[in-house]
This record gives sequence, structure tokens and C-alpha cells, in this order.
Amino acid sequence: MIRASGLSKTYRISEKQPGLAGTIQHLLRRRHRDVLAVDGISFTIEPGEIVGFLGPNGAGKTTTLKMLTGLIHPSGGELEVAGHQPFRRQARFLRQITLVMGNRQQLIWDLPALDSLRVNAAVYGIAEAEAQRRIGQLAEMLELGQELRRPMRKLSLGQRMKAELLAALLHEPAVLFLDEPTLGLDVNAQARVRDFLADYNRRTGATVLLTSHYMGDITALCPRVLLIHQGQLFHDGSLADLTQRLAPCRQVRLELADLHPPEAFAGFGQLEAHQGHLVRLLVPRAQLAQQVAALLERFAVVDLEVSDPPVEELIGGLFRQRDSNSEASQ
Ligand SMILES: Nc1ncnc2c1ncn2[C@@H]1O[C@H](COP(=O)(O)OP(=O)(O)OP(=O)(O)O)[C@@H](O)[C@H]1O
Repeated sequence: MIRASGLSKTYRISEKQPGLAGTIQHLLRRRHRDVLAVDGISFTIEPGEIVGFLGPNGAGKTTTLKMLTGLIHPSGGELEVAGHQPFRRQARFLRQITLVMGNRQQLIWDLPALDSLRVNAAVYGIAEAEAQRRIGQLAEMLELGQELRRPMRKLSLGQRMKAELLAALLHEPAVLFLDEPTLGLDVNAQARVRDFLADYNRRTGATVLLTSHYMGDITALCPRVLLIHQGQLFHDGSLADLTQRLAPCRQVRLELADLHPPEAFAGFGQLEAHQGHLVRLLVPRAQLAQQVAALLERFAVVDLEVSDPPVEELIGGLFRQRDSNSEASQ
């Protein structure tokens, strides 16, 4: 459904010094600087997949989404979405995709969503009876009722987001590009939007590419993630594989019946925290079973939990490390 090969985007930024002198100089001799936002990424997404698109701020996610939806022209590489070249913006292509940005809204603030939805239906050439059927079905899935009859400005953030999703799906697109669809929502509203997206994907077989800073969205919805950093693809695979790649150790938390000095844990792993009866160790994955067995034998254990460090921390740590390496080599 989506094929990108060596996809790149360079933005040209004009640089102007502040003040009148800067403006005159800029008029006489323009200065430009190139920003390589996306640097030759390649990936393929099959119909029906839900793929998470991760990366720190400024990694190039939004730029990639804009190229995939035809909002901007790539500087290089090849791109095909639903059998089309997005930047040609053919009507047949636009009918097959949708883009939802959590920080933008398309529904009119002072009007009830139903009015805007009728306009959208007309723009897409959907007959009135069919539009009503689709609105009814999506409203039921999104648990929206009378809210659609109230002006958008009177709805809660979560209700507004759900109405935006409804509007974005009215033309039954085959590919959904979702940029932070749960931005600013409270945990309950986030969970409802996630459930809806999973349900929608199951029912319709739509392909979904999702960016989110909330790792909960990604773990709940995306069996596969693409991770980009400084415009390059760093990982294409499962979140579990990514975690394994980033964290060679697992965290072992212990609650012990007795008090022991820190030295007592030497040889069981790296002691991360030690407070009274609570102890946290980092143990290499390959030695986990053996070390846990040894801990259970050596200490009177009240409770034990094995987990991966939070993936946000792992990703943040990786990028801090790579950034400081690249600064050091400059
Ligand atoms: N219109 C533009 N003109 C010039 N530079 C831009 C433009 N849009 C983005 N950039 C730059 O391109 C790089 C990638 O930005 P982009 O918005 O794609 O990142 P992102 O991964 O979506 O970040 P965030 O998570 O913060 O939204 C950044 O360095 C950004 O400053």
C-alpha cells in the first residue's frame, strides 16, 4: 500500500540578519541554508497494517507524512501510496487517503459537526442517504450522539477529536495517516480513541501510519514500528525487537524479607537502586533465568518483578548518546 525508496526532503531556508541593514543586505544578496529533514529512507507497508512512526522532535516524521499525503514534493527518491504518486494530488488518490493532525482541526469551530460533515460529504460526492448511514455507523463506533448537533466549541477536547476522526473517515479512505491523534487527551479519552482505531482497522482493513509521543498508543496499536532519527531510518520491526536492541539488560525488582548491605548483591547484576527491603538490579538478558534462580535461592524474596526499562527512556537515551557522539566527532 505504501512504498518509499530513498525518500528525501531538503528544505531551503533563507537567512536574514535582524534589522534594516539585514533586510537591505538580504534584498541585495540572499543567503540560504539547506536543512536535510529526511535523508533517504526506504520502507514498505502492506495493506491492513498498523505501523507506528517514532522519533524524537525534529526527526522528520511530519515531513515524511507530508510527502506521503502529497502536501509537499520530495527532493529525492521514489514514493507510491495506494498506487499513486502522492505529489501529483490526483482526485483518485485523495479519495483513498486521510490525514489527521492532533494539533489541527478541519471542522468549523462555531458550527455543529453535523453541518460540516454534510459539506464534506458533498465535496466527496457522497449521496445524502449514504452519508447519513456512514455518519450513523461511525458515530456509534466513536460513541458520539447529540455532541454532533452542538457547536464544536462547546465540546470537550476528546469529543472534538472523535468528531475530527469521524470527518476524516467519512469518505472511507484506505490509508489513514495519523499525526498525534491523542495529543492533549486525558488517559480515558486516549484509550477510547485507541480502541476505536483498532476496531476501525479490524472492520475495514484500512492501513494506518501513526505518530505519537504517547508510547501507550504505540504499544496498544502497532505490532510494527519505524523509528527515525535525524532523517534516517534507525529501526523497522517490532517494538519488542527495538526494546531488545536498545536494552541489553532487563530490570529485576525485588522486595526482600530481610535487610542486606549493597555488597550482598555483587555478582547478581548491576545494582541500580537499594532502599531498605527494595532492590533493583540490571541483569544481562542472556543470564536472566540463571540469576533470578540464584537470587531466589540466596535471599528470602517477598516479591519479584522482571521488566524492560520504559521504552521512552531507552529511545531518549539512545538519541542523547548518538547526539553527543556526533557532537564529539565534529
Ligand atoms: N517548512 C519547513 N522549512 C524549513 N525547515 C523545516 C520545515 N519543516 C520542518 N523543518 C525542519 O525539518 C526537520 C524535521 O522536522 P519535522 O517537523 O519533520 O520533524 P518531526 O519529527 O515531525 O518533529 P516533531 O516531533 O517535533 O513534530 C527539523 O529540523 C525542522 O526544523
